[in-house]
Amino acid sequence: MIEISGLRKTYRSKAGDVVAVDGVDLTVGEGEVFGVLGRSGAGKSTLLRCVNMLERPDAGTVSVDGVELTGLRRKRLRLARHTIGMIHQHFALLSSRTVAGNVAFALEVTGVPRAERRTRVAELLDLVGLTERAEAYPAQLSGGQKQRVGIARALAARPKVLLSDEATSALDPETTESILRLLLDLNRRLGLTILLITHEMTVVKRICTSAAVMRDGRFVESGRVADLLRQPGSELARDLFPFEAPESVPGATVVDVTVSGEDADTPIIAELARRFDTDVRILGGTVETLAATRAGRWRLALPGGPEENRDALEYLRTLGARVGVAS
Ligand SMILES: Nc1ncnc2c1ncn2[C@@H]1O[C@H](COP(=O)(O)OP(=O)(O)OP(=O)(O)O)[C@@H](O)[C@H]1O
Repeated sequence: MIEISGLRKTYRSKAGDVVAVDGVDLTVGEGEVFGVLGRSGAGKSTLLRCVNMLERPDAGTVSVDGVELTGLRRKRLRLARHTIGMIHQHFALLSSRTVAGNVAFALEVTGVPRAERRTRVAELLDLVGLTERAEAYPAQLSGGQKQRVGIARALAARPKVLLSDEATSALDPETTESILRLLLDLNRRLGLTILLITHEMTVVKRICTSAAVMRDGRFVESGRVADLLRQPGSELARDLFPFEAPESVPGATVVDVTVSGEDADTPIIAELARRFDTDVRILGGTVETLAATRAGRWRLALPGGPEENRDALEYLRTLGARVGVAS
């Protein structure tokens, strides 16, 4: 649904050039929820804004729903943008218009006739659970309700793709959860493809099927969340499952074990103790239900050195666990 290849964007200013996106390739399949994680300044917003050409890239190509956007002239681009909705961290609502008026505005600019607008606004408000607040003004709404208006407005032209620019960053955890639930519901009910940028791990855990970690304009990791979790040294695995645990134990081999999918339900630690008659100790760990999979990560201490534990470590690998010797 979204195909990005060799994308590059440099901002030029008197203070010097800033390479915000430095050669990004990205494929987001239809119906996928793809999250781009990264610290402030990593280039996430620029990347997202290049997808709907709010920023013109210097190099590379961007296709959405089979249409190559980089080469389009203004009029064709305006039409192509109807397949792409966008929501923002600070909602970007018109304060002088009611909730219904904000949603209607998106239909006005795309030339939808008045009578049709009214029905569509009602449909959209129902979709995001805001029917009761149709006549309220943005100042009378909570943050979560404002974001629901933003989502309804973004979906007005029935886009196939929704871009989300830190949509939950200004919300408290409970409201974040309800907005993420709504996005997941829209993804499933409408088959909406979602590309989101965030610095919040919760967002990735709750709704993303795939993710990328961005740093200095590049993707340093990218793929399906379940696969990334099994990648040795994955930053994403570490950040999704943070835990406090010693990195070494005298006289023991300390291993990090990550499992996902069906393997997450295998009683790995009990099996290990039984088969190898080892007094395995759990130093730390966590099990989580992610959007597309269940996954667990543990740090274990096996008595003896790595050589003595070779068979046990091999056994863990055959169980589908990603095994890394912590130190
Ligand atoms: N309009 C601009 N002019 C000049 N430099 C810019 C402009 N927009 C962004 N930058 C720079 O480009 C780099 C990437 O910024 P970008 O906003 O894309 O990152 P980000 O990961 O989205 O960060 P944040 O979460 O803080 O928005 C930063 O160094 C930023 O200062």
